[in-house]
Amino acid sequence: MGLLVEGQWQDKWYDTKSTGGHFKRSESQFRNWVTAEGEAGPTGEGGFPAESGRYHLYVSYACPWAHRALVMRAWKGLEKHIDVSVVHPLMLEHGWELREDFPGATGDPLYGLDKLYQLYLKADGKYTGRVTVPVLWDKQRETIVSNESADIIRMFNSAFDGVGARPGDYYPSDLREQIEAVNSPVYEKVNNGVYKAGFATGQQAYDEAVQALFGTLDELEERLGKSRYLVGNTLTEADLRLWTTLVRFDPVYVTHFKCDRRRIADYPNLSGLLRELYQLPGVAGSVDMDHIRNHYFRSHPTVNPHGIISIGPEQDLSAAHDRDRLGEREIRGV
Ligand SMILES: N[C@@H](CCC(=O)N[C@@H](CS)C(=O)NCC(=O)O)C(=O)O
Repeated sequence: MGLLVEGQWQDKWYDTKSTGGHFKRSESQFRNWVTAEGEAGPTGEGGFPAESGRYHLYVSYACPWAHRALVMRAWKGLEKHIDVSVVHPLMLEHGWELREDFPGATGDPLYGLDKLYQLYLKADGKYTGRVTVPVLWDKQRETIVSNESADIIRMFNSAFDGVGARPGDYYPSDLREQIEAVNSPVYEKVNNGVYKAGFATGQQAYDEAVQALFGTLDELEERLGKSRYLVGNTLTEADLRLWTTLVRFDPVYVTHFKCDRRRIADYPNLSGLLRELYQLPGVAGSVDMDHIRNHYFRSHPTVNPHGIISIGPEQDLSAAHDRDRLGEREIRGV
């Protein structure tokens, strides 16, 4: 774990001293957008037109933010247009590494780099900041388009429609307000909430995070008892953004991050959504529990000093879900 300062790698753990024991995730810095014609997007610069084979995605199978991008890539049928490199599951003193010595880890077929920070330096030799996944890389301009998953899934959702993406709009304009309204607590209290609980270095910081987390899960459970998805019966990015945390919850967060008031298995509706999305085409193949469990249990020595991987729960994500009882699935534009 570390970061780049003016282009130099420094091995440092998250600073929670200056924030009273609270874990704060930093803002992503590369915020350009791939768009249909290369026009500028909501942030950053233009010049990144959608083209088959031009962009490359660096992910970790362990990381919930990278996982969003992988699933949206599958939903939109972008596998043949955007290739993927997968980092090694352990993130230690060199940060994410492009090693091949773990099943599923690909190394770096593009440049043969062995650390992800070297890719950041290729984009900006004086970069200061964290070296995170996912990274959307432009092979033509040899730079990072974006390292913000929330933006990357929106690019995948629509920018490639003219170059052969599968139909389906998971961020339809008339639902955006409702999607944002649910994304916000899901991000703060659930996706990031588990990290705030797990990386807290003070009792109060932990208590606040874990209470907000379970309060929000209780609300989401109730909401999913009334509608099939988070926004009515339409499958949207909001469901995907919640799902990448749900799939890691019982196997990791319950024990490793001390999120142990309830398991997802104790919530019938959240469990149903977890299984339903897992069973959608292309999704199960994006879930690599060995990467997930090895990453968390072995990459956080301050949380789990001996790196012992817990035995884990029995879980059958292929078991029937009962979400059909709430109405038919709607996907916009299909
Ligand atoms: N806002 C970013 C966050 C990505 C993120 O924090 N990824 C984690 C892995 S789950 C990471 O690479 N952390 C490395 C670090 O913080 O040094 C996004 O959603 O893309």
